[in-house]
Amino acid sequence: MIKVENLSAGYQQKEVIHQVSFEVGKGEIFGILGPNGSGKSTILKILSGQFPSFSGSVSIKGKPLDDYKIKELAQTVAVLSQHYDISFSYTVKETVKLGRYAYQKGLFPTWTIEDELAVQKAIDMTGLTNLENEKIDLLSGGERQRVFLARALAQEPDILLLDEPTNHLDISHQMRLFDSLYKWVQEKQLTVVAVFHDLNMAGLYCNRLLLLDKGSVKSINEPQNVLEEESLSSVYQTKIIKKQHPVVPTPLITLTPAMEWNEASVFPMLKTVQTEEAIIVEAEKPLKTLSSAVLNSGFNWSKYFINRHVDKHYNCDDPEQDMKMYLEKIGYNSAYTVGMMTAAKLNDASMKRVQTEQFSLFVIVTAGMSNAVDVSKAYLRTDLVRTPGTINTWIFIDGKLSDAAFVQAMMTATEAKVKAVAENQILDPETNTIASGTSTDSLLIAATQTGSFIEYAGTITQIGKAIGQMVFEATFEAIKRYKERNGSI
Ligand SMILES: Nc1ncnc2c1ncn2[C@@H]1O[C@H](COP(=O)(O)OP(=O)(O)OP(=O)(O)O)[C@@H](O)[C@H]1O
Repeated sequence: MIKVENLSAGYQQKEVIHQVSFEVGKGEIFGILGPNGSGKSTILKILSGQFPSFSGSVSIKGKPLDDYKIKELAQTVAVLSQHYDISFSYTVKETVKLGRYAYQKGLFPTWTIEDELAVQKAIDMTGLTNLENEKIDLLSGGERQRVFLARALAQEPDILLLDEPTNHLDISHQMRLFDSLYKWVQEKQLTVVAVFHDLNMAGLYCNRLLLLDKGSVKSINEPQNVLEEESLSSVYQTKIIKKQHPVVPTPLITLTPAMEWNEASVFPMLKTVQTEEAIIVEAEKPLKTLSSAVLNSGFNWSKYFINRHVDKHYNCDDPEQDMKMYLEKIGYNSAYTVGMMTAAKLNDASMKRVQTEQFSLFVIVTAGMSNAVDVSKAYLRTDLVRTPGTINTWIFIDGKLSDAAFVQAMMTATEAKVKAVAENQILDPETNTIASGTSTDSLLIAATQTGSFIEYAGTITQIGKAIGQMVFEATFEAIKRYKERNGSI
């Protein structure tokens, strides 16, 4: 649809675009990224025919851009800029109708049924039906930007060029604008070339991205390839960290402030309070957590850790909400709290500490074994309702863990737990075989993210050995106490 070859361009003899080449296919959303002054808008101005190049070529639908007549180009390419001056008080519909200019013929243009249908369709798709008779100078910035999008779409172009179209919009209007556009692209095979400052919006909506560095192509590829930590950090001259979006398969780009983070070792940072109702650990500063807790599971930053004792008959439709209400009652900020529940007696908890030159480790385990399960035979169970019993394991680490180390720490801890259950000769009451845990076990890894970098936490790494030993000993001890209390020893 668009072919750009060896394009160079600039202002007053100063070249700002150097030998740029790319192609955009029909129905593609193509994003252009780059820091301020890298030449994004200049490329868009060239594509829309508003600005000449020094050398190279641009062709649209196989025809050189220079061969297009003004009206023909207006029927093919529409432009949506960041903002428009509004000097007349047009209504929404009147403004959208201006998009049909390229289709008007002769001195006394007529309004055809095609024109009307194109305008109505653009108004519908951009969600402006209720506003079509409003004056546009009375609309909010976001609504107005949708009107200009509708005007561009009413033009029924093959190609839409967008120069930071969501610049002044709040997040909901940004999403709505791109959602409407996305629908249009799907339905009409529209081709979109858009300039973005927001790398995440670009990642969410574009099929491919072009990253510009001082007027030259740094990379052209799919978002997962272009939104790379190293090239973005070098082009934008700032520390950029790439994660993955939690819901859709696109990258998520995050920034890190230059300030130094906390430095303390894990022990002085933690205050532990134990009552019959809850074990609470308070950290001075948020710790990075990975857990299967009732509240704030997955990765999180948390300052408070609560293992709440509930009655063995506890039954609640929404334990997460119930946990939030409980935290509010006892005065903890639920956004910063990892919350677990157990019917086990908290007095039976086992706590272990270890300190090495590289890291310090603090482990707490509570264990109730009334619902022990042999994972390898669980498929044989009929799963009768039982009293809740669970093993909750918390591991606090003073160290800077990679994501892989978080996951490996969970694996290492789980293996140690299974071994402790087995060595205690705990039986799955249904299959009568040695159990591996209970059906509702929960695990937390919490790290200060300061001090030594810990890349791996598998079973024979330094940290893995410590986790294995501490979790085994703590789980063994907690189960032993449970057995003593229940008279099985
Ligand atoms: N009218 C002009 N006259 C002279 N130089 C210009 C003109 N417009 C842009 N430039 C220069 O061309 C270079 C590229 O500008 P351009 O606007 O294309 O960058 P951009 O990537 O869109 O920047 P931004 O992110 O700030 O919008 C910059 O160095 C800019 O100063």
